[in-house]
Amino acid sequence: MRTRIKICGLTRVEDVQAVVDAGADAIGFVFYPKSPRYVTPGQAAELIRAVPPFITCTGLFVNAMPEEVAATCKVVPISLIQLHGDETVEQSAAIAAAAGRQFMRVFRVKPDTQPSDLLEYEQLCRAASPLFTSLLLDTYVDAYGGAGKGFDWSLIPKDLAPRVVLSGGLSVHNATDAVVRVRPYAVDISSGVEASKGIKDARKIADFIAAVRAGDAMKESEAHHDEHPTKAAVPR
Ligand SMILES: O=C(O)c1ccccc1NCC(=O)[C@H](O)[C@H](O)COP(=O)(O)O
Repeated sequence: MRTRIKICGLTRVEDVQAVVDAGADAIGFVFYPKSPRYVTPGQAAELIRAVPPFITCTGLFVNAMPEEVAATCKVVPISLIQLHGDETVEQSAAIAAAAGRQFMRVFRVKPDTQPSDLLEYEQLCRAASPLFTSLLLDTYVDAYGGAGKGFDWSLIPKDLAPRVVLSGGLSVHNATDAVVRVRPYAVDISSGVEASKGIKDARKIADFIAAVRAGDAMKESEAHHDEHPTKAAVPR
């Protein structure tokens, strides 16, 4: 299964074009005013005009009121919302219902997070709303996200990994390893493909996507080997 790729924090049409040209599956617009990647709903609506079909446009919110998210979704044709703040599971469900959109719920991983915490949280989200799609696992930082900081991937349960979006401090340097070791449904990145905050770098985007694809190729090769192990040499 090909690892899906989301590039987050786009602010310029040339960066949208670079992400589309590089073959990403999703793009993210940050509607959190304190972020250096913040765009207004009007700006995002203009940027989305450069997005062809079959690419998921995601709107990212931090502790926004349901009516604010709903109003943004009326102006910007985003198909998925990402709730990245301190919203409770119930508040997340209410926001998604008000917006009439599916949502990714972010779990911000702390040093003392346990594997069971992730499994239990996913179950809570799934029980709370039919609009829940997946957890996005990011590193707990004061700025809520977009900090370029990673977390310990070994705490991600193997049976959860195929349903999560892995985020937090990814780059061309660790993308292949992340895909092969964690085997997430998708990866998400912001800082690691930037020239500066909010300004993406087309070469870094292309190199990151190539590194993810290299990880996919290694997974395929391992799966093939497992299906067709080389016959052990029979001693003569
Ligand atoms: O990108 C931001 O500025 C941001 C601000 C506040 C909350 C979330 C934010 N980004 C959310 C994302 O989905 C980022 O891609 C994710 O946090 C990973 O960022 P990075 O570690 O820089 O790749």
